[in-house]
Amino acid sequence: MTALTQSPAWQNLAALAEKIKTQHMRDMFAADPQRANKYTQAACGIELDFSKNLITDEVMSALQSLTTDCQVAEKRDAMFAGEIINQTEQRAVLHTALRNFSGKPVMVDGEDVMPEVLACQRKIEDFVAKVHSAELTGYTGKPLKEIVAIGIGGSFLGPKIMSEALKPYWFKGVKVHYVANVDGCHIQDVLASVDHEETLVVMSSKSFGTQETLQNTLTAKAWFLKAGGKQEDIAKHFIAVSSNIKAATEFGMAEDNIFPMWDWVGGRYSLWSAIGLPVALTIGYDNYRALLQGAFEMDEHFQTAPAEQNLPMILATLGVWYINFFGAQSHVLLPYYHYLRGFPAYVQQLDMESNGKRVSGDKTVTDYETGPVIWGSEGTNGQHSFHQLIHQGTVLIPADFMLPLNVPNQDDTHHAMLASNCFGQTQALMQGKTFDECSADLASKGLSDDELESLATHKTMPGNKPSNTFLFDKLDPKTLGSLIALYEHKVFVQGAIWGVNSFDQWGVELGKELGNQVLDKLVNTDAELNFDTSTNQLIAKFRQANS
Ligand SMILES: O=P(O)(O)OC[C@H]1O[C@](O)(CO)[C@@H](O)[C@@H]1O
Repeated sequence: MTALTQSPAWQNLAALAEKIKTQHMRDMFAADPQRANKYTQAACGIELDFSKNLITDEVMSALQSLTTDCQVAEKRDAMFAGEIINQTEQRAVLHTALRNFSGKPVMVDGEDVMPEVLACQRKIEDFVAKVHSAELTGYTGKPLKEIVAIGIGGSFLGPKIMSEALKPYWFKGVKVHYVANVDGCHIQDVLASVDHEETLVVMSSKSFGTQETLQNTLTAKAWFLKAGGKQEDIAKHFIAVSSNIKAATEFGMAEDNIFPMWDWVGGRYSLWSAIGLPVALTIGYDNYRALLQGAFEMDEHFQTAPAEQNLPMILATLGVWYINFFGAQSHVLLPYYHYLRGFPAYVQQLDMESNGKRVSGDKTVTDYETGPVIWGSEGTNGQHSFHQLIHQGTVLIPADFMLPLNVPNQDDTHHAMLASNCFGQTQALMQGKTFDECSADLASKGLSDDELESLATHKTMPGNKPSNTFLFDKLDPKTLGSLIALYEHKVFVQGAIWGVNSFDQWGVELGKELGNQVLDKLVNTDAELNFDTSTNQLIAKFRQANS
């Protein structure tokens, strides 16, 4: 056994889990009229009702003891202080510096990084103002109305969902198109829909070495030149966000049009850096700043709120509760807000790339589960498909429901229906429907005893399924910033409890390496095939189809 699973806090939680498995949330609500109030906490415009969880005060306090034993607060402070917490890559982890409005320095290797961060923010502000006012134009003098943002992973998912979620705040006259996949269909579709004279390509790649992003940018460049642009016009239409300035200038970007990134910002945490430039172009700099401000406020909350009120700590420990003591293997995110539909895909990378790990500390292989599968989609669509399994299937899937109470320009009837579905789902998951309730329903419809028993068995729903409900007054830029930072910190706390390095991604790197070796064999069709027989066979079939 590892030190974690042997620890008194862990053992205590294991015993509490066995005890609580014999109880039902319905009874917990009936026994305590204050339950909803007691298990609701709010911060930064986000209210979290976590009362529909399999918890008691004893459980919550045991979960807090686990965070104390795992030194979560100390690890958090080390992150904010710029210590090298990403041990396998020997890097500090300081996306929080990118939204640091405290006026205090943030030191990395003895140097304050804030002057550089603020200079980059001023550069973004200036650039956005110039594009929006048409002071910067394309090579024929037309305003730059179409932004084609090329990036993948963290250089794509975060900015994309920020732009999507903030549709009510879009700057009129500019449209952003995000492209990630190396599948040529996507970039071709986007390029076919825009006028090259009005297009600004923002190439976002921290490394400037990611295959998909490089290839899509090359395709866009070829398209631009074919459409009439000249090599010397490239600088007006192509800019980059990268920490690899040398590679970006070699590609043809003007040095002035390269926005910096730093080693101490991980890809999936980079949306707060200039990787967010397409977002600033979509919503304007003031709204973009409000996003950063919202994240900063969540950082402050995470660092200062007591554990029992600390939203990231609460969310993270509830996750650990179900993963490690109830065998939950996935967690579903259900935004009841169309513009937030991309949020599950964003959290998927954040959580699964961060905590999809199996080694704790130096080199101990864990004997406990770590990061869950994250999935989900917008409500109410999922209700007519996968919710069935959450209600009556045999696996436990904790759920996060989220709903803005006000939506700009929303039809009241639609919004009330949306909210009623959201609340009704959490209620149904919690209370279920007993065999007796189902029987009574069926008896009132005149079914015989035999028919009734069989059908009532099928219709019985155990309930006792955990969910969190997030409410926001409205999903404005500041609240969105806080929401994203909340999930970042949740992932951090879970990683700290499990003792994994949440900031590397060696599995992803292996995929890139092997993909490149295979590409070599696809392109050099005479090259000997020396992989396993299955891979060799697949490559041979591709070669044959494309010969
Ligand atoms: O910004 P880059 O260097 O192109 O990397 C893109 C993405 O690739 C990854 O390294 C993994 O594929 C992510 O962490 C990152 O967000």
